[in-house]
Amino acid sequence: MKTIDELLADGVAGKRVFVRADLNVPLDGTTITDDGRIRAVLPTVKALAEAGARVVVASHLGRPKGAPDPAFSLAPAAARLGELLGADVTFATDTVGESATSTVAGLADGQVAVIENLRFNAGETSKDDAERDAFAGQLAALADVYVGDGFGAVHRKHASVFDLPKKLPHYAGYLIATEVGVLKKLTEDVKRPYVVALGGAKVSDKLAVIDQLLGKADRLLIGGGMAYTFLKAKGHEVGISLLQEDQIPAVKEYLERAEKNGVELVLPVDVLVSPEFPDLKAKAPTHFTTVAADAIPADQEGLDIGPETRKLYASKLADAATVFWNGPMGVFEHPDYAEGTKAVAQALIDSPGFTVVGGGDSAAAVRTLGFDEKASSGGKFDHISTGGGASLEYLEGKTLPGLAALED
Ligand SMILES: Nc1ncnc2c1ncn2[C@@H]1O[C@H](COP(=O)(O)OP(=O)(O)OP(=O)(O)O)[C@@H](O)[C@H]1O
Ligand SMILES: O=C(O)[C@H](O)COP(=O)(O)O
Repeated sequence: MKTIDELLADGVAGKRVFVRADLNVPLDGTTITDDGRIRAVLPTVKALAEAGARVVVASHLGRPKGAPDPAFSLAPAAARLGELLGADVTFATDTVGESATSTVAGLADGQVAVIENLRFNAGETSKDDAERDAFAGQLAALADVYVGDGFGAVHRKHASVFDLPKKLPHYAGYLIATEVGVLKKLTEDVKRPYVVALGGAKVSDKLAVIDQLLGKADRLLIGGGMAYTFLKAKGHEVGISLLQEDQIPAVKEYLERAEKNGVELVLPVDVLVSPEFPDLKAKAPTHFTTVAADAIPADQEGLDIGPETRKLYASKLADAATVFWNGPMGVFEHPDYAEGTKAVAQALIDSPGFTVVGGGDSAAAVRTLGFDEKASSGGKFDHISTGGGASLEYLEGKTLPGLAALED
C-alpha cells in the first residue's frame, strides 16, 4: 500500500486530491455530538493543504436512500472541519453536479472543499458493478489523485471506496495507515493474555467475530445486549431483555467450543433490571434492581452489568497484555445504566497492556462518559478505532474492499 508520504515526497502542489474520509458523525439535528471522526482525518487534510494540494474531501453520512435528504447533509461536518483546520472550507451542495464542479474548479492551491454526502447518489452503494463504476467515473473527473482515509467505511464495496481508487493514482492516508498498523498487532504475534470484551446491541453482526476469536483470544468477556442471548443459551430466564432467539444454537456451539479450546468465556453474574427501557432523551431516574444473572424476573429487562460483574470483568482485564473492546456493557446513554461501561473503560485505562477500543458507539461512549485517548486518570487507551464494522471485519480476517483497492 503506497502511503500519503510517498505522494507528498513526489509533490502535490496544484494537484486536485480526492480524500475519501469517514465523516459519518453522530448528529442531534445539525449539532455534532462527537467529532472524533473529523479530528481523525485532520492530519491527512492538513498535510495535503500545507503541501499546496487542492483538497476535495468526500464522505457518506448515515444511510440516505440514494437521493438528497437534508437530514443527512454533510454541511455541519464541513463547518466543523473548517473550525478544526482554522481555515475556510467551501461546501458543495451536490456531489458530482454543477456545485461540486465549480467548487473544485474554484479551489486555489492549499484550499479545502467538502462535497455533499456521497450516498445522495444511488451509484455510491449500488450492488450493480456498472452503476457503481459510472458514478466512480463522475467522481474521478473531480480529481487527479485519490487518498483513502475513511477507515470506518473500508469494509463497504462502495463506488468511492472500491471503484474510484482504481481510476486514479491512489494512496493510503495517515488514519488508514495508523488503524491498520494497530489492528495488525491484534492479528499477528499478539501478546498474551489477549482479552476481548464484547457488548453492544448488534448480536448477529458480532457472532462471526466471536467465531473467529474463539481460536485467537484467551478470554472473552460478554456484556451489553448480547449477554442475554448467551444467558438464554445456558438455559436461564432473560425476561424481556434483548434476545436473538435465532442465534441461540450458534451461541450454544460457541459455549461448547470455548470450553474445548480452553478459552475463558465469561458471562455476567449479576445485572441491573427494570420493567421498562429508559427514556434516553429525558434521562429521568428509573426504577431498577440488581439481580443474579440466572434470576432475571420474567417481566423485566437487563440493561447493564451489575456491581459483581463489574469487579469480575475488571479482574479479568487486570493482567491482560492485549485488550480489544467493542460495544458498550449497558445502555450507557442513560446514567442509571452507564456504570458497567465506565468500569470496563476504567479497567482498560488501568491496564498495563496494549488497549484498543473499536466501534463507533463504543468510541462515542468512552468520550461522552468523559474518557478519551489522553484520559486524565493516569493511563489512556492505546488506540480508539474510528471503525466499528470495519475493525471487527478486519479482526475476522476478511478482505476489506477499501484496503484491497489501495493495495492494488
Ligand atoms: N442491555 C442492553 N439492552 C439494550 N441495548 C443495549 C444494552 N446494552 C447496550 N445496549 C446498546 O447498544 C448500543 C451500542 O451497540 P453497537 O453494537 O451499535 O456498538 P458499537 O459496535 O460500538 O457501534 P457501531 O457498530 O455503530 O460501530 C448502545 O446504543 C447501547 O444502548
Ligand atoms: O458508522 C460506520 O460504521 C461507518 O461510517 C460505516 O457506515 P455504514 O455502516 O452505514 O456503512
